[in-house]
Amino acid sequence: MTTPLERIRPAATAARRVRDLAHTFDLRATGPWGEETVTSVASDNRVVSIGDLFVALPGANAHGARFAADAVARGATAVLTDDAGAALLADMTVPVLVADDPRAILGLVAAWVYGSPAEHLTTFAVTGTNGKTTTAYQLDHLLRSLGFTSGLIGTVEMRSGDRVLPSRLTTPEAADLQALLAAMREDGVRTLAMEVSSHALALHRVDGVRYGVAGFTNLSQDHLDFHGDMQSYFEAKALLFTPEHSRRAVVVVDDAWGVRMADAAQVPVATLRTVPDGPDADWTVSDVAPHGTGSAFTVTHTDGRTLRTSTTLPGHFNVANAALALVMVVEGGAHLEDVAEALATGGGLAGVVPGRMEVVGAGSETDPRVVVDFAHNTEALELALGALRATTPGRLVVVFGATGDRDKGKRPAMGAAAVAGADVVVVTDDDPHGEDPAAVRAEVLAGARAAAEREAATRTVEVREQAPRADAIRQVVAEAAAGDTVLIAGRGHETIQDVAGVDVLLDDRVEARAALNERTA
Ligand SMILES: CC(=O)N[C@H]1[C@@H](OP(=O)(O)OP(=O)(O)OC[C@H]2O[C@@H](n3ccc(=O)[nH]c3=O)[C@H](O)[C@@H]2O)O[C@H](CO)[C@@H](O)[C@@H]1O[C@H](C)C(=O)N[C@@H](C)C(=O)N[C@H](CCC(=O)O)C(=O)O
Ligand SMILES: Nc1ncnc2c1ncn2[C@@H]1O[C@H](COP(=O)(O)OP(=O)(O)OP(=O)(O)O)[C@@H](O)[C@H]1O
Repeated sequence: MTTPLERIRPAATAARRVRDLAHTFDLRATGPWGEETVTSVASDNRVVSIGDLFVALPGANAHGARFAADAVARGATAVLTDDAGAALLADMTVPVLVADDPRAILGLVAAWVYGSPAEHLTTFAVTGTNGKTTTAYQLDHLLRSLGFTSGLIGTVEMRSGDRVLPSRLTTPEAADLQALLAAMREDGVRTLAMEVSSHALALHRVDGVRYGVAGFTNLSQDHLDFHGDMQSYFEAKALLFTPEHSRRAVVVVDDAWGVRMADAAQVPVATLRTVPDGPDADWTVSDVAPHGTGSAFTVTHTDGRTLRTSTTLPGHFNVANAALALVMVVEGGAHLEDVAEALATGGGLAGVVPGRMEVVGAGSETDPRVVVDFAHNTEALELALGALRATTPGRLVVVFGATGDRDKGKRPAMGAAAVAGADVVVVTDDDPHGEDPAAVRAEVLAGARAAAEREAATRTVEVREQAPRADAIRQVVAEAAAGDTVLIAGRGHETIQDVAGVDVLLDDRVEARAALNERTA
């Protein structure tokens, strides 16, 4: 999805001398040299304002130095780049500072310019393949229930006080992140719940932030186009659990990667087990029972502290997300009694998470239940279907696709997972990006059809292909019966589909609601 390049920045910051910046970070300097100052930092010319340090980074598509002249025209008062960038800059009217690897110091530089804003907040970071957004929203909900003005940064949105913007990345680029943290300080925000992606850790986006508590959800195959293999993916995530990035950690040890993460962590760790069988842990979840649309559960520490509460979100994985949020807040210093009181008043962990197991139609005597979820990898799809199967008396129908230009290895596996979990599998498009959508569908379908054939002796699963996505959603919802559940998976809260560089307006929830209204009509 493409979202406008906008950012939340502080209204006022102190001026920092370029000379001091060069000295602090041991930067080489060229160009005019006087008493110039910077008040803020940007790494994209399109968001530069007066007084910015423009950091021109080398990239896969372009060198940021190509945009330095425009940045200066917009008011940048200094440029920081590498040797290759400096070679592209001629006749600059502002100081040009040079570092060997400007991306590696950008977070620290931006934190320096803004006066280390993260140090003025109580910060919670969540990483893992699945569950980051949900856990961050549960953290946000809990922190607000405790009376804090809480900021939020993640895949869906960025929020500082009353200022809210849709997100372009899960974790913003370093300069944008530090500007946002400085804005939070200005807006009187006290606590922060934030998602940290493996890309962000590998690309130094969160350098300069040391989180109070870092949480780990789980690890499964995803993003191998970027990381190469699971070990490198794991190592990128593990960077969050080093003293540079966190003070303490809460690690879910339900899977083997969690156990490894708890071992690898270089900060004090509290472990959390949310499944009945598994390794010993400091905190365990027990007595999970259906409760409204979600589950009630008990969290207990080995020292005897215990709390029973509930989440409104369906599926066991949402018990894990809610328990992780709760334990992170307690490990961050909140008293369990205060948390219990806040949860009792607020009806448990009742935070709505846009596009995550979001019930668009609850189902009725005439209509199917329709749920929109962000599951876009094999494990998430399995779990989402598993969670809905338990409460579906009729057929379970899934509509989904795989993303173009991303981790191709997961496509057949996602097809197979859909067949294992559903009765009707409709393969459609996700974000094709630059790839031929039909070719992406074919890879998912190959996995789905092979799995359906393997299962043919014991059960019949209908597998079909339909595109574009809006048509697939409309038809599936029109065809489904009362008692059925339709899961529309993969795009969650997203509202723009990237088809060959063209932004197509598409919101699964809007399409599903329209299809339900058409049934009624
Ligand atoms: C691998 C990766 O993350 N790349 C990011 C990186 O790209 P890049 O270094 O190749 O940059 P580039 O496009 O060549 O541009 C070079 C420099 O020139 C600047 N520029 C570029 C064009 C222009 O007109 N003006 C300008 O100033 C850019 O801001 C950049 O600093 O810097 C760009 C500018 O910020 C990002 O848009 C781009 O994210 C790409 C689009 C992306 O898709 N990233 C995804 C994979 C990502 O980071 N995902 C994770 C979440 C994953 C998950 O868990 O689901 C995330 O945290 O969002
Ligand atoms: N703890 C969990 N374990 C496994 N699957 C989960 C978990 N939590 C959520 N999911 C599934 O993964 C999907 C994505 O959830 P969520 O957006 O919270 O994760 P995320 O880590 O932020 O994902 P992404 O990095 O892709 O933005 C959900 O829609 C749900 O299907």
